[in-house]
Amino acid sequence: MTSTALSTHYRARQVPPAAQQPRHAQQQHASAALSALRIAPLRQAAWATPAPRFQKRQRQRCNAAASFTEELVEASEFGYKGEQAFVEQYAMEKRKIGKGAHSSVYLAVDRETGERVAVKVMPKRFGPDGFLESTFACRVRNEVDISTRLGKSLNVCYFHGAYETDKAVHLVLELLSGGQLWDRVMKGEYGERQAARIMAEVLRTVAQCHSKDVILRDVKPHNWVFAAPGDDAPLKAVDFGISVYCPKGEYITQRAGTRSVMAPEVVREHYSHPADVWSAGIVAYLLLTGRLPYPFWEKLYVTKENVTADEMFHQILHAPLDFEAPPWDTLSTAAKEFVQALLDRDEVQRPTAEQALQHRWLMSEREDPDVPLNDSIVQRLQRFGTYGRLKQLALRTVASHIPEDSIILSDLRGLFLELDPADRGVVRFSRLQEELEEGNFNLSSAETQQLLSQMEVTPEGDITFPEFVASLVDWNDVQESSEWDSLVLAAFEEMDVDCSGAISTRSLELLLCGEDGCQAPDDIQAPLREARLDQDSCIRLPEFKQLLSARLLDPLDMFESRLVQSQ
Ligand SMILES: Nc1ncnc2c1ncn2[C@@H]1O[C@H](COP(=O)(O)OP(=O)(O)OP(=O)(O)O)[C@@H](O)[C@H]1O
Repeated sequence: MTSTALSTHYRARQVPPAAQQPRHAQQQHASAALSALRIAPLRQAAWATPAPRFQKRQRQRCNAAASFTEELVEASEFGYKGEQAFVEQYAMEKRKIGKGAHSSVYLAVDRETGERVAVKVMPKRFGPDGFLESTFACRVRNEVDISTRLGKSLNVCYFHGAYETDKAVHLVLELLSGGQLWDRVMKGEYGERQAARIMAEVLRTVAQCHSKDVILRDVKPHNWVFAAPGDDAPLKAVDFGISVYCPKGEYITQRAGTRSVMAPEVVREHYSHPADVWSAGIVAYLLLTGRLPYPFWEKLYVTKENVTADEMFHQILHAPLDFEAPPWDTLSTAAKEFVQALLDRDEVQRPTAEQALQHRWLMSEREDPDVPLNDSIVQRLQRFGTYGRLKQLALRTVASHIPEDSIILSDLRGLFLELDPADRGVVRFSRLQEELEEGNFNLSSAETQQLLSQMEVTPEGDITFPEFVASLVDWNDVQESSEWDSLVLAAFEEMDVDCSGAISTRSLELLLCGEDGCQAPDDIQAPLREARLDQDSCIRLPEFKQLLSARLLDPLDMFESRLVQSQ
């Protein structure tokens, strides 16, 4: 292992030996069970998005879920980059590597870098009026918006970009070659320790989504795919088609998702973030036992009787959950406690995803919250990545106004100097890349590129100190400092390029895309949507302040550190 500047304060995580659990016979039935219980795609899509005439009512309950669709009323395009841009960048291969209800997934190669990627092709669906069907439009837009933001986390499939032709939308994704979590569950490979690792990764994704007020609504083993075939390969979330934006305190009132993992409050059609935690509890139950916790499991797959949707819903609401039958007698008390906590029918008592991550069963899988700066660089880059483009831009501008000798930056200045021993005032991009690839982090080169791609690099290939600060500093510390208000004002004035007293759309275009302007309309619309800002108007100081003051400090242990274990 190369010893590098970032490894100076390396502290190893101790992982106890894996506890092996017996394979359970009922696992064989599980795949069929989940597929059979899945809501028919058309119905699911209809549930996922309100029909236009209901939009107003739904909007009062959960604003943005409806507003995505409204923007696309009477549209036949999403405003993504066009076919030519796609063909110039990627060479599609004929081989289909996946198929879903709404898409086919193909292999492609990035012509510039040679990197292999997955391209999810979703044929456009039009209504009789010739415009995009609203459920389809909402699904695609949700998936693109959420993937753009959360794809910067190592727990989520990286999203390279969206393109469209007249007939289809092409989503370019990180190629995940290890197969669905579901396939491995079926092989019965999961002992308790492995199940705990998987659950920590699933819950991290859920916590990251909830921190952005996104409810996943489809937490199930089919939606997590391994990056590579090995046992320890990272697990990444895919498919955000029915995820929905819902600020805390608001509720969704339409059922959506897959019945077998559906929370009781989803059945009752009044739910919010805790519903995903219940579904994560069902995933944990499946990983540990190979079956679902309801009696309808037996009826459907042992005695092979018909089970109606109403019966399933009744059991989800009322049936005692089985924590007695084997293999529960051989599982640890901590595992049982963990799953029982997640499967609490009272969603107020149920832990949040963030709290569940602190459970003792996941202790050895948890990242140390007090990791030294050097070791937390991968977590910090992910956290900055999930802030969204507009907020990143604003934070970069704020960072450029923090005095270099500010006490808040003392740790970062030390790290910067380690990477810039000649004291040139900049760090070479390649030096940082080397630190991530050859240091104490377990990252593929594609992941390193993904993490670093969000950093702005000078034409000379350098990273300046303000850029370094923007992506790595604890923004909460800056926000709590006495300089915060003046820093925000200075950044606002700098971003008001045309001195109009507000950040106009033209200023934003210049800042986001440069003099040549944006390549596609969505390049500017998406950051505005991300920040929940009006598409047409400019950003005034109070909105700018609000954008910056919204939650800045997700705990670092919500992100994987990827520190390699001690030898
Ligand atoms: N990035 C990827 N790399 C490799 N395979 C992928 C990738 N994304 C998706 N797949 C494969 O393609 C399948 C379909 O993808 P996905 O679930 O995203 O499509 P979908 O049409 O939204 O599905 P559905 O609506 O049925 O859930 C997945 O089950 C997976 O096997």
